[in-house]
Amino acid sequence: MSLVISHLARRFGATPVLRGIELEVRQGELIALLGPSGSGKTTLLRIIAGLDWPDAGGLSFDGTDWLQRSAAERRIGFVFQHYALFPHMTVRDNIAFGLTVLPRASRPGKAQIAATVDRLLRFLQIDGLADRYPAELSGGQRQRVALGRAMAIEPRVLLLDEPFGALDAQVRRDLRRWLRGVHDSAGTTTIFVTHDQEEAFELADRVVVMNGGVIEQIGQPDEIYDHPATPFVARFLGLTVELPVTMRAGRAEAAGLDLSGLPRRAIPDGSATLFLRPADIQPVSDPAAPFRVTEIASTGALLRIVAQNDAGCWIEAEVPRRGGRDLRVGQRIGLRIVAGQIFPGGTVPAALPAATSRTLKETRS
Ligand SMILES: Nc1ncnc2c1ncn2[C@@H]1O[C@H](COP(=O)(O)OP(=O)(O)OP(=O)(O)O)[C@@H](O)[C@H]1O
Repeated sequence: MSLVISHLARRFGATPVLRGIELEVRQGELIALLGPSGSGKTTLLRIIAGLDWPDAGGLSFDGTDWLQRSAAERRIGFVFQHYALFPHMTVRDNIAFGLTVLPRASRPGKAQIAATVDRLLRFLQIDGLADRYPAELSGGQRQRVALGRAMAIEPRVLLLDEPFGALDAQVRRDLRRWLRGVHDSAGTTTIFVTHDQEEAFELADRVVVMNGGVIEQIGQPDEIYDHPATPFVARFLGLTVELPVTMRAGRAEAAGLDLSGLPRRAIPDGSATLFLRPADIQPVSDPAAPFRVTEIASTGALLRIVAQNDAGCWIEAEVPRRGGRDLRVGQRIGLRIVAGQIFPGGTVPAALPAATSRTLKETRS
C-alpha cells in the first residue's frame, strides 16, 4: 500500500512551483520533505491532501487514482504549524470532532467514539489534559492534541506541515522523540514538512530534499548527509567551504592541501569543486606550508581556525578545542582534508588562484 506521485507539476500563474515530482512513499514510512522556503513543500502536501490540484501528473494510493477522489474520500490526517483547535471545545471533544462529522453510514456510535478518544488520549500521553480547553494548554500540548485529532479518523496517510515550527528548541526535541514513538507504534504512513535539517534527519526514515519545485535528492539521512548528490544539497547541509581542485585519474589535487585521504572519484580529469564542512579540515603544523593561522576563536566546544595563504585567500576550519590547543596565530599549517564531496566543474569564481580557497560566506558577499 504505497503512495505514488508521478511527474507531478503545479504552477501558480506563470510560476512553476512543482516541476516533475516523482516519489513513492511506502506503507509505514516516515518521510521528511526538507527544503528552503518557497521550494514547494507545502504545495506538494496540499495536493496529497486534496486541498489543491496539480496541472499535470499522477497521484495514487494503493492503486487508486487519488486525483479522482475528494479530500474526505482520501482519509488524510493533517496537522498544520498553527493548528486551530476549536477554542470552545475540550481536548476530548476536539479529538472526537473528526469522528462526529463522518457521514452517518460510517460514523461510529457515541460509546465507540468515546472509547476511541480515551484510547488515543492514553496513547498520546495526554489523558491528564482531556477536560481542558485549548487556552489552558502549552504550545507543545496543543500540537499533541492536534495530532490526536488528525489520528482519530485512522488516516491512511498523516501529513504534518512544520508541526513544531512555532515551539522552542527543547519542546521541539521532546516532541520529535514522542512523534517517532507514536509513528512506530501506530504504523501510520507519515509525511512531514520541515526546513529544519536536524528535525528531518533525526525523525525520518527517508529525507526528500526539495529546491525550486524539484527533488534534488531522496535518501536515508546518513546517505544524504555523507553523500549529497548535488551542489545545492551540499551547501544546504552545511558543506559551506568550496575549494577549486584539479582532478587527475580520479584524485583531487590542490597546492597546499593534503587531499590524499579522500577516496578516488569517477570524475573526469580537469577542474572540479570540492565541498566540505569546516570540521572536515584538519590543520597540521608544517613550517613549509603555504597557509598561516590568522585567527583562532572559540565557539565553546570547538575552535574556529582561520588561515590565509601568501596570495591573501583564506579558509576556515573547525577543530575540537583539545585538538587545536597547540595552534598559534602566525604559525604555518598544512591542511589535511578528511572528507568532502566533489562535483565536476568550477563553482568558485575563476578569478581565484587555483591553490586557494574561500568560504561561501565570502564568495557570496
Ligand atoms: N495560492 C498560491 N498562489 C500563488 N503562489 C503561491 C500559492 N501558494 C504558494 N505559492 C508560491 O509557490 C511557491 C512554493 O510555496 P510553498 O508554500 O509550497 O513552499 P514551501 O517550500 O512550503 O515554503 P515554506 O517553507 O516557506 O512554507 C512560493 O513561491 C509561493 O509563493
